[in-house]
Amino acid sequence: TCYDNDTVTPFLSGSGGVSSISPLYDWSQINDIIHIIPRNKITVKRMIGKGAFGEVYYGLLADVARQQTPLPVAIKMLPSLCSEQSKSEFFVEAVLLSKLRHPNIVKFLGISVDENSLYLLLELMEGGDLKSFVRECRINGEVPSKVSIYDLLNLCIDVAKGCEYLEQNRFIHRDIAARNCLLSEKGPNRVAKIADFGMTKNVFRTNYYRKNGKAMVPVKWMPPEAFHDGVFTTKTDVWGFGIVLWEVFTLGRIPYPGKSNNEVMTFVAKGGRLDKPDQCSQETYSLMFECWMDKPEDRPNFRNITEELIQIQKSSDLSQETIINGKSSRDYNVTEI
Ligand SMILES: C[C@@H](Oc1cc(-c2cccc(S(C)(=O)=O)c2)cnc1N)c1cc(F)ccc1N1NC=CN1
Repeated sequence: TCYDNDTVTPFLSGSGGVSSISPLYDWSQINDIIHIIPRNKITVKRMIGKGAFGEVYYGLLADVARQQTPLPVAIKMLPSLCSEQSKSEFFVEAVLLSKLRHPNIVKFLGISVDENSLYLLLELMEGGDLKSFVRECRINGEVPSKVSIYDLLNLCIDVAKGCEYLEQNRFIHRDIAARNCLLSEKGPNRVAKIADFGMTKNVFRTNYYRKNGKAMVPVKWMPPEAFHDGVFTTKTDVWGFGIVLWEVFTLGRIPYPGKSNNEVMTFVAKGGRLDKPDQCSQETYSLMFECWMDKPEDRPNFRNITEELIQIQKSSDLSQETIINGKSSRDYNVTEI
């Protein structure tokens, strides 16, 4: 993640990998930048999930703003036996997150450090991740789709606004994908937010993309100039956002079905692109297609994208329901959308 100069500034080495100068702070200043939370205020409840970087738990944070009821939180845990690099990345992520304040960016609450583990506390997004949510919306027999086209566009507008904020503040996320977006709730008042910057940076810095590697790397969300030359700009995130649009309108399909990462690189480099999802309008498809223009400068910026999505949403009235495999949720004679 590239960010402004007063934080650590990674630079791209020739190989396309990123080697960054080690943070020049003496970490004792960290308290001014990041809220340090006493460990005894935190109650860990249950594991939410595991990632390459560590584990994530659901927990409770006591005494927030003199509230009686504790605040539900998500806790990213780093075991202390991890490498110095992981520790440094943990703090770099915390410094970065502490600078971001936007309704469509997951709130960072602070860190908690003790002799055997590092905690990074985030607001708990009870709707889980966006990819799982849209997959759950598929009409699978008895359970009809519970979202309308209008709702899907709302989710995309939320993510676009979060990306617009990053663009304005010269942050590059580098891993905009439906799996990295979260929902405040599953209900109709759901708000989508961008999250998990650390994973991007952590994984990216450990040579995120390995051309001949075996590890699963999300080539499918990257533009040619990123997977070929390791060049990342805000237009990298625009490409990734186009893929998020496709993921949302296919209700969570994996991009380029059946193609390996290497096949996708060849296919995309030759101008191949994803097809229009069945239930997405021509104008929504034109927008995602523009996000995949070969030349980064030909792609729209996030301000254009947000405005365009809001225009499209105005014309898609509430009645338009999600149609999967030619069946409308109306076929199940339900009125809910
Ligand atoms: C770090 C973690 O953050 C969170 C996850 C969930 C969350 C994610 C999934 C399910 C549930 S839930 C509804 O079962 O509480 C809550 C809720 N709030 C978070 N702040 C996260 C951020 C992302 F952007 C994407 C995935 C995850 N993780 N990490 C481990 C699992 N997901």
